[in-house]
Amino acid sequence: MSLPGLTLPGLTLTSTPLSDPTPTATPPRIHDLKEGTEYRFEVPFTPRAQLRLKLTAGTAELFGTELALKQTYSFGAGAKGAVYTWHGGRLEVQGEADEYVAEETPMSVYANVHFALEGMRGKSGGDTGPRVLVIGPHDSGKSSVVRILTAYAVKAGRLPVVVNLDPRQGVLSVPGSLTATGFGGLLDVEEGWGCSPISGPLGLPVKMPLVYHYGQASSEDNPKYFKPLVSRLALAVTSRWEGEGGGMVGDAEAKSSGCVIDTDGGMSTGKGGYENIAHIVSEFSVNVLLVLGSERLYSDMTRRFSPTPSDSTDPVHVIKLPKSGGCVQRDETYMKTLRHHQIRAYFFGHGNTTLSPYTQMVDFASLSIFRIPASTSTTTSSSYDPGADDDSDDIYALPPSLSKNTKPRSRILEPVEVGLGMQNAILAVTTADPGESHEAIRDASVLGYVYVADVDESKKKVKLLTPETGRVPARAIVWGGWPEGVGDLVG
Ligand SMILES: Nc1ncnc2c1ncn2[C@@H]1O[C@H](COP(=O)(O)OP(=O)(O)OP(=O)(O)O)[C@@H](O)[C@H]1O
Repeated sequence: MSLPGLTLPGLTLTSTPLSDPTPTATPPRIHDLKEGTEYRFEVPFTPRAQLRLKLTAGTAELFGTELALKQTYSFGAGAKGAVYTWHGGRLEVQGEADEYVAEETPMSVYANVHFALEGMRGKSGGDTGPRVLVIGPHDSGKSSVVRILTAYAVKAGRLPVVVNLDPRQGVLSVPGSLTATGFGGLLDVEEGWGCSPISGPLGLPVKMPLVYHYGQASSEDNPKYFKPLVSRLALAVTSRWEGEGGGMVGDAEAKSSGCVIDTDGGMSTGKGGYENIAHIVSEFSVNVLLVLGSERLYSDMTRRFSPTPSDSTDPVHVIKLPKSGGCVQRDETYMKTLRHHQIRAYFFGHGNTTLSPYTQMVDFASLSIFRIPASTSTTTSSSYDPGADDDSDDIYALPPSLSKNTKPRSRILEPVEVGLGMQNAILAVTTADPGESHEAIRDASVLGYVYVADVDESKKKVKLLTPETGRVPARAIVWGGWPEGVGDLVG
């Protein structure tokens, strides 16, 4: 199955092997892993830090994806993960890392969940497979469980869709985006979700994510913007499953494989978050709710979704899962560095693949930029008047063409001109025409992202970094304001 998504044409992708920075003089450390144990590692965030792993005997997997025997895998600065073995294996390890072998892991529970989901898929025979929502506090292992369940489903020959509703971490896209991606091939051991067209040619099949731009750190920050995007993603996924718009090969298989939905930790911590959970359950017709790392959340969810006698035949199964002892708390400094890494990788590639982004000077007037306000929750559509906007900020002046004739119908978005406040920002180039309604612009998928490298207010020009040569399409461009201060990508 494939989904529409990042369709930047004619990408200039080149592959240049990087030199190997790991000192090979030090002999490798050998870990003989007993069956049912896992080797956990954290690579420090020091320049050029790299950990190299090689399975020399037995079998092992990283978050559900099997390691090939005698192949060396490299993990860069900041990488955290675990190599689990069902039957025992020998690992050769080189490079600096905080590491240990754990004997207690919840992998057998996660595997049982996979088998239960397979049972539901087996039964579906033309019907929709399980729609699985994974919730839990920050760093409770949600993304890891999503990755494990996806890897196992792919290994079983399924075509699951992974929906990422955690804006803190992009899946095949930059942070701040929400995505849906059909998986049919192996996941990348080193990079996790593999590569999208903008991430360069690797040995693995390219994935085409459907991308929407949210531009906030948490689903809680702007629920009125978040919820419609969830609805758009749900509609896109289900209509593809139904073969609408062309009946693609593999859609029936994708439909019976179902989807796995990842969420941000903020959603699991309170009332507003619970409303978002209820919205996702309703839009995706979720029938399996996996709760990680919180008794309170599990209890609240069981109460909220416990089936009543009048319920339909497809109730929500709420299942509590143990959090892995390997889950690592990641502080804001780490997350910021991770975001920077993901955004750099979007433009410049990662690992052994380098991309060729392009910088160009563009007139302010040629860009139609719309800013997502921090929250749309307090303003009604009828009360919005850009001229009398209490929240308006001087650096976001309206472009003359928009201030005279076009009166936005609501405060879903605010038309803005480029200003110094946009320096180092990530902007989403959408598929929408700038003249369309704000609802249509919000609901439009993303063609690709550009980075604001420099703003020259005196000349009214902006220097943009784009993943591709050619003019920036004359489309509505959305700025969410987050991730903030991405740092200098081109200096
Ligand atoms: N078994 C494990 N061994 C080592 N590291 C692990 C293990 N499980 C998870 N981690 C690491 O712990 C961190 C947190 O895990 P993960 O991203 O899955 O949590 P999350 O609940 O999705 O977090 P968030 O809500 O912040 O997105 C990640 O860096 C992940 O690689």
